[in-house]
Amino acid sequence: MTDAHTAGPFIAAIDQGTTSSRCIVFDRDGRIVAVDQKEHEQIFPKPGWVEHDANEIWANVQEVVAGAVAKAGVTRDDIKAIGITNQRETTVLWDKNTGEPVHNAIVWQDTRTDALCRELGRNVGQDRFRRETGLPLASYFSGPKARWLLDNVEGLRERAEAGDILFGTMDSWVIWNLTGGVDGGRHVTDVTNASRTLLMNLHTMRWDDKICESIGVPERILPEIRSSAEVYGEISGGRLGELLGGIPVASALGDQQAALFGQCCFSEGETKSTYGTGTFMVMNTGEKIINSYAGLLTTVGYKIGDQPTVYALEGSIAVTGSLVQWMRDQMGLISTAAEIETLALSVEDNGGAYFVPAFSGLFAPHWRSDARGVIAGLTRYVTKAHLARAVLEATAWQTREIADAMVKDSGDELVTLKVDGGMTANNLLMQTLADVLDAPVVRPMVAETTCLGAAYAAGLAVGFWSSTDDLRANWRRAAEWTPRMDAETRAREYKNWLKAVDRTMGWIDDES
Ligand SMILES: Nc1ncnc2c1ncn2[C@@H]1O[C@H](COP(=O)(O)OP(=O)(O)O)[C@@H](O)[C@H]1O
Ligand SMILES: O=P(O)(O)OC[C@H](O)CO
Repeated sequence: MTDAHTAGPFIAAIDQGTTSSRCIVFDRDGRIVAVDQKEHEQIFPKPGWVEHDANEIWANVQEVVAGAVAKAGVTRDDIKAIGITNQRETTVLWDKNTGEPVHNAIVWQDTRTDALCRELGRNVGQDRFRRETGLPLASYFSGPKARWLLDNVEGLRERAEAGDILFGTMDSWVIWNLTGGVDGGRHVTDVTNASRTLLMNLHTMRWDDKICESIGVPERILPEIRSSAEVYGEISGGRLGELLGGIPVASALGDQQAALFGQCCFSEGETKSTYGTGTFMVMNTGEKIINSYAGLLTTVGYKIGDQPTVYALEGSIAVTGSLVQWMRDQMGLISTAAEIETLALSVEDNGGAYFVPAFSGLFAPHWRSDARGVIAGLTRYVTKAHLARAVLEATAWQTREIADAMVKDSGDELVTLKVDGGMTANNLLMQTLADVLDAPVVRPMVAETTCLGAAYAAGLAVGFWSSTDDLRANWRRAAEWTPRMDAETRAREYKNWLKAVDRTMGWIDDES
């Protein structure tokens, strides 16, 4: 509900995430006025495959937008724009005449295109992809997922070549539907989402025709690439058209880039890390495209209207919060995620155990799909409490490996790390993070930085905020952790961690 502190007008933002969709209404100070959220089904048809029903997602998006607006008690005239942020890389193809998806969306965690990526690597070479797109050839990204659909859904390639099929990451799917769907929906994406497809050339910010051809994705199915903050169209048609028709749809950013924006990392070198199911550390590198030699991704940070593109380096970790979920759901060692902290605090240290959660291989900085999880250093002494410590330390050490890679690639020392996401509720983890990074870790008042970033970009596009200086004034520190670990302990523990990482490699061979 609105109160005396939250007089309108407002900006709304949709976060279409991996496990849920939510909508938040923000006021001019970047404060949350109302939230609505709904989970969607995770579909696992085979080991390593992960799918979402794009129709269910669109239905949930409509429901949470209507829900947040109702909770805020506002009308269409109070909302000046709506922005979108989304789980990245997840790929959907749909028929533009009917609006029906041709298959479930293939989710970013899905590994079905591993063999295809290896084949492309042999035929085309890894270097070309890295050089032109900033990304390693991996099943994580959208291009190979689209190719898989075109090869495996009967008759789809012919329909695509006839011009009946549209490709999208979830931003495109949501925007097309929001702006009218089959009745003139806008088929667009923004530069940050496009930079995760393996199909966009990072230097020209356009689809790279040679790369599209090598991956086997016809350019005519791809959306128009636009900036992250501009009016793409207006809400029209359907249930939301009746309720909110005419509101400008004015931003799109991949969720990690939106968090960078919501954390006000507007200057070169500023870095944020988001601790959720996985963890994603992103550093603003300004107008420089930094080629990574240390295993990071080069990606687009954001582009505001016709201002210059801001690039970023990213370290992606596939398994962090999901390891805590695994301890709870598969192992039954805790009954809530928060309990991991209580259990870990019941002992002084990890008892010599190191847990490397390479459940779906290792992402940054290793990019090894042949790695699998390992608990190293086990003796009879180790208890479940030591394992709880090892679980939390796994997140901290994976972050440290990425921070080291960022220093190598950018030449900038990590001065402070801004954090957000569900795991930042864990004080022991945040202290461990400051200890292993040997740098302060800070958390802002508004932890919903992803939605906030999308709201900020939409607000800038329609003149609700005039510049990023206005936004910086909204950033307020809620908590800070400073390093306490001595250098000798840090060095010994890091060495042990790296030995454990080494033992995960090469578990999957070609026969398996
Ligand atoms: N107190 C806690 N300690 C450790 N992990 C936690 C804690 N609370 C939540 N988590 C983990 O954080 C994740 C949820 O964070 P969230 O930011 O909502 O993730 P996402 O946006 O990826 O769905 C879950 O994986 C959960 O296990
Ligand atoms: O939806 P999240 O928060 O799990 O984020 C997923 C990332 O965008 C994947 O690249």
